[in-house]
Amino acid sequence: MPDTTICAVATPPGRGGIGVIRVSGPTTASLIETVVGPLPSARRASFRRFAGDDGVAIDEGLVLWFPGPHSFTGEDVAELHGHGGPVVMDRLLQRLLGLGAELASPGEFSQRAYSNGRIDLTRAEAIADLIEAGSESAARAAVRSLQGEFAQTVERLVRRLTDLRVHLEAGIDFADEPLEGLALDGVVQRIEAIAAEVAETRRAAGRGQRLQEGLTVVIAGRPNAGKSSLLNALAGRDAAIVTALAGTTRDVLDTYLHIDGLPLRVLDTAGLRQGGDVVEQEGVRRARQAMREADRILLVTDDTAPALAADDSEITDLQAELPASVPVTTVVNKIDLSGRTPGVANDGFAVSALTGDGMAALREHLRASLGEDDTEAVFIARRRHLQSLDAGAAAIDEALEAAHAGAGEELVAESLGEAQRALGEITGAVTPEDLLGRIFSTFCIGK
Ligand SMILES: Nc1nc2c(c(=O)[nH]1)N(C=O)[C@@H](CNc1ccc(C(=O)N[C@@H](CCC(=O)O)C(=O)O)cc1)CN2
Ligand SMILES: Nc1nc2c(ncn2[C@@H]2O[C@H](COP(=O)(O)OP(=O)(O)OP(=O)(O)O)[C@@H](O)[C@H]2O)c(=O)[nH]1
Ligand SMILES: [Mg+2]
Repeated sequence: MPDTTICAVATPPGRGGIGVIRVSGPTTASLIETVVGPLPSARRASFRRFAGDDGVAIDEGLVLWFPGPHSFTGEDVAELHGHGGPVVMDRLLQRLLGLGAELASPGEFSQRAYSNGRIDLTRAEAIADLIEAGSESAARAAVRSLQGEFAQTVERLVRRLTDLRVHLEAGIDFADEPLEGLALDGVVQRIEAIAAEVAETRRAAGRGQRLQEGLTVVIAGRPNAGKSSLLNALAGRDAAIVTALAGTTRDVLDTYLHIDGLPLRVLDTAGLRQGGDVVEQEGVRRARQAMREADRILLVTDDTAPALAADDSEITDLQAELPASVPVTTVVNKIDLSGRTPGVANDGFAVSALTGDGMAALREHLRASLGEDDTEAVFIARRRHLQSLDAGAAAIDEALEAAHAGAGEELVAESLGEAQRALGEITGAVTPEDLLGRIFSTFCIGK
């Protein structure tokens, strides 16, 4: 346990009704007594004078005292709730520093909570993610992780892997005493079930990570369909160059915008066609690349364009261009010219990027399809979680291959152990003693 006492202003900088200073560490009690007088009762708000070193009040306010281990960090913690002005907060902080406290580094309270076993890594990260959340969906997902849903899912997977290893390693260590139920096909089924759950967790975590970082929408379609005009209509400003010439956009243009608080990264791309000069062909290659990495594609068609001859070598087959794994919303554009009614139609969303007709319905559709659907199953997640889940899945695949190939239990168990370590990194929990303990508790060694 660290022997320093840390302090920091916990409320944002600037002026506010109330400003909170947090203190944590072994000398908290004596610091607080010096500033506010006799220790207040635990976990109850008390109104006190906050005295400076000259005995003159710096402020008056509420003090909270949380004796360890029943505190956020597990250490002795106190909070001073004063008036939220920068000068008052700074004077209170200086007072505590003068009494020997140290300025907390970023995340140090949460880090101490983690090292004292108060929260696991996913919860510590969820605190930061909740504070950073840029949309209601991201905030909802972060709270679910904060309440331990992600950690519990991962812990359940680690437990199942451990059980299976116990089963297999018992076969190794006690080889002269053959056990029932070690038939490898039973093992294969159990590995397959775990693999399916890892894949499901990976999907939920992947969605959560995209919610946090902002989803990517790619605007694609034929040249001149009005893709750049659609981007400008969504962004509400002239982000992209629009001209009457087909082949205007060549680079991929990256724009960040919000739809009802949902953060989106919208990419405008070059019109898909064969031919054109080298620059345009490179643009088309980049457009295809962007489409593969999208969370959703907005496929823009021109409602005034005549049906295209299928054998026109300039024209690529749009449907065949679409990556199968990415959902597509078709946007029928230029309805101010074709005279079609704006809004939802059989073949997509009918809009005019020029007049804005139908855009409200399209925005609502984007918000609904990217934000609020299946959020029940979403955990806020970070790249490192996804990497661990991928590493876990790869090791489980290896175990499965080894089991299928009739390899020894040892090899299968080794891959499962690797998967367990990879997943254990997510919560920061796995220790080899854990596994040993379980082996010895399920099998009597003297038998
Ligand atoms: N004023 C204040 N508000 C806050 C926090 C804080 O530290 N201070 N939090 C900081 O992130 C969050 C709440 N999280 C917290 C989690 C645990 C404990 C805590 O003291 N737990 C003890 C005692 C529980 C009890 O009183 O029964 C425990 O679990 O043993 C406090 C805050 C959000 N709001
Ligand atoms: N009347 C009308 N014209 C539109 C609409 N949307 C786009 N246009 C026009 O269509 C032409 C092409 O628009 P862009 O937005 O540059 O089309 P694009 O799909 O980005 O074209 P490329 O970048 O060349 O692939 C421009 O002259 C626009 O003013 C619309 O809704 N109605
Ligand atoms: Mg364009």
